[in-house]
Amino acid sequence: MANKQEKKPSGVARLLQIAGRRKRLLTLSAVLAVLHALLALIPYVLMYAVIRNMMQPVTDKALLQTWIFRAGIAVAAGYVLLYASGMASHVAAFNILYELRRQMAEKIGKLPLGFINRHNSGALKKIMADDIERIENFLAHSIPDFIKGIALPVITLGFLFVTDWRLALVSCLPLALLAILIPLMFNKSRMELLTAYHRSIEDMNAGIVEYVRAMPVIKIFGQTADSFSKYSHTVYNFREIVLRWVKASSPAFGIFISFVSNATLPVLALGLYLYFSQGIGLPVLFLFLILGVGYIRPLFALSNLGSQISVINHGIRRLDEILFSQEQETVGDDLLEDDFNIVFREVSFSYDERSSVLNCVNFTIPQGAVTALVGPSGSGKSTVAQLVARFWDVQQGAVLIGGKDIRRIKPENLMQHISFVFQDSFMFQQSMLENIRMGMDKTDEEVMAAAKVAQCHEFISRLPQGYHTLWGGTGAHLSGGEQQRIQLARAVLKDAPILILDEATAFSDPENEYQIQQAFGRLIRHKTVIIIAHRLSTITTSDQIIVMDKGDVHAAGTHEALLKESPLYLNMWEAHTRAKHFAI
Ligand SMILES: Nc1ncnc2c1ncn2[C@@H]1O[C@H](COP(=O)(O)OP(=O)(O)OP(=O)(O)O)[C@@H](O)[C@H]1O
Repeated sequence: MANKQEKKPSGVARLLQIAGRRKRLLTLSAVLAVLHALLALIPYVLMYAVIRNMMQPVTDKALLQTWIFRAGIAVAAGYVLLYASGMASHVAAFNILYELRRQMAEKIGKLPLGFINRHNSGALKKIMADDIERIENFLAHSIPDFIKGIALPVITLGFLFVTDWRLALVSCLPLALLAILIPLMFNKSRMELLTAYHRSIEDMNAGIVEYVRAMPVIKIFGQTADSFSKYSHTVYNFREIVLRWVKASSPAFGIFISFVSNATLPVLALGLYLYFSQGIGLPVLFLFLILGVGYIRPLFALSNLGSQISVINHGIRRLDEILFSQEQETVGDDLLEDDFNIVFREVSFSYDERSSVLNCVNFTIPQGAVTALVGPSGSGKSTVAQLVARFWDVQQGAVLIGGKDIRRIKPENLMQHISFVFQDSFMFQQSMLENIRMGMDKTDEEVMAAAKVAQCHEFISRLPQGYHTLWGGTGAHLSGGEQQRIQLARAVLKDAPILILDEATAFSDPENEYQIQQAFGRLIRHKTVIIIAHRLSTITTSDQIIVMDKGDVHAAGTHEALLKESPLYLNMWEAHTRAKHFAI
């Protein structure tokens, strides 16, 4: 039925769904692990037969040799199967991991920026790196271990029951104890504690990352790790939760461990009794003293099954939050190739749908002209610029390019027509060449020509490997102004008809600013340009200046007209010129 809510699988069931066709490899790994368990028992069975044979009045030496040889073969084959099981689970796990990371990266690329804004980069990194890594650990190690942990005891106990059911029953005592203790150890409140434990690890990780990132500020203000409350609080919280967990689980765990350490005693007592009173053979007694206790060890692999599954459930839930998020529409029209007039029609916008950032603003950014956005900090300039590139969708009104609502334009087509030079320079750990090319289909010569226009050529040529020098890490480091010129070179290379420059001279000293202005002059020719600049002297020649204030358009016009008509602009201009003189 169409209206019937389909129940989505969660946790391990969802993990197996994600595994898709790799499920077969995982099944193979499980089957091999069971076969390994079977083979692991064979040497003991053969040794049991050898001892029985040796206790006969006449020993068959040839038969003994054959059994010992077979036991050796079983051990070797067991190791081969163990290796093959591990290989199958690892190949499956790493392929699933690769697929998941690929899907996640692709998905994040299709999500509106608002999504990234709600999740900080640390949290996204944790999901894409750490949570996925835990899935690898679970698939490649835990699943084969759990299967062995069940198969080995089951097969061993089966054999022991066939040999002597009375001793086998006594050998089952640790299992019976486990059956009583497990529900006690993993009841609802313990599971909640376990979830709190995992959450506290996440919080502590985030606290540590923030502490390390904030180190320069912490040092300047003479702070210590204790006074950095987010860090100290998360570490304290982690300690409290671990203590609660240890206090809650140690009695049951202690009982189990002390019983298991003495598990030989009941088997020995009954074995000796049966040996003297019922005449069971010594080989049977030896067999139970070894296997009747030895089967318990693999069971320990199951002891953290609960916590492993809770970790996986948590990770899968977070992955699915991303994988099932609403993507930006990819359908729509293409932009007209000859009309790049931008119109804000009664646009209202808020990042959090509570506090308004733009209040029903109307203005036009004419094609082929330079429009500067100015205004006090927080007045909404960068927001306007980002709305043009549809980093966000407006809540009311519309942003139109060439008369078309940009929500009706294919996002990739919109992006092809816009270059954006950001306040922050995003550099990649790649060569300078690739940092400028940004995957565009351009030749090295075209990249270098763009670098020359953007005034980058000179400083790149001075680097040890020129354009092939890697950025960051052990490679080259560039000043803020140089990085911004790299951004300009990208924009020159892209040659899009709409150009948005957000605080492009933010990092500039006079020399850098001069260089950037030179680059601008060439870059903005014949384009529809939006410039956001705090240094008003850089935009006085703009065709239009829009003065923003508290999310409204306060005034619009040329520099000269605004000096006469807009008291706010006049104030800003006077403050700017005063600051310039002060600087001198
Ligand atoms: N990603 C965001 N999420 C939530 N609020 C935001 C976001 N970006 C900006 N804001 C808020 O929106 C308002 C307008 O910010 P915007 O960056 O557009 O102003 P601006 O005029 O460019 O400021 P500045 O000159 O300081 O860069 C501010 O109150 C700011 O705190």
